[in-house]
Amino acid sequence: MLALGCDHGGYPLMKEVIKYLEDNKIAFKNFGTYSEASVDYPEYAKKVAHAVADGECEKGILICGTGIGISIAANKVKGIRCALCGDVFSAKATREHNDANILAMGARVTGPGLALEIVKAFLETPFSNDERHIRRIKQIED
Ligand SMILES: O=C(CO)[C@H](O)[C@H](O)[C@H](O)COP(=O)(O)O
Repeated sequence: MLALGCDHGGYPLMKEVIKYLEDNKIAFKNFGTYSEASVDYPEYAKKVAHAVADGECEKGILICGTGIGISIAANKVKGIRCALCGDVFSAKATREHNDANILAMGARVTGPGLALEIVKAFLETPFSNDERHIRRIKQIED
């Protein structure tokens, strides 16, 4: 199960992501927001980060205007490795190297075509399980 969250700035892109997930029969739980009315992104980062950290959801996707504020907020939650990605290479690398459990994107930065390629790479790339990456992730946790 995938946890979704966005603010008003991320909402237009989140609609595209939801359509992609539905078309590909990928299960998700949407924590909002549900319109372009102005809201505060930390609230949605917190909901999604806790859903992932507590094991309710396996991974998450967070979207705000730039992806910056919402990723900063998500990374305050213990156990969360939220990666802001604006390209496919980074999305793949953060799964392989960092075992990132939340993808953040910026709807005012990344267009929908590229964003959906980033989502696909993030969801389909497994963690490498390489010893050096496990060691570094452990160092982050410590
Ligand atoms: O946190 C952000 C900046 O890193 C996000 O882009 C927000 O979506 C943005 O700050 C919202 O801005 P607005 O002027 O309130 O629409």
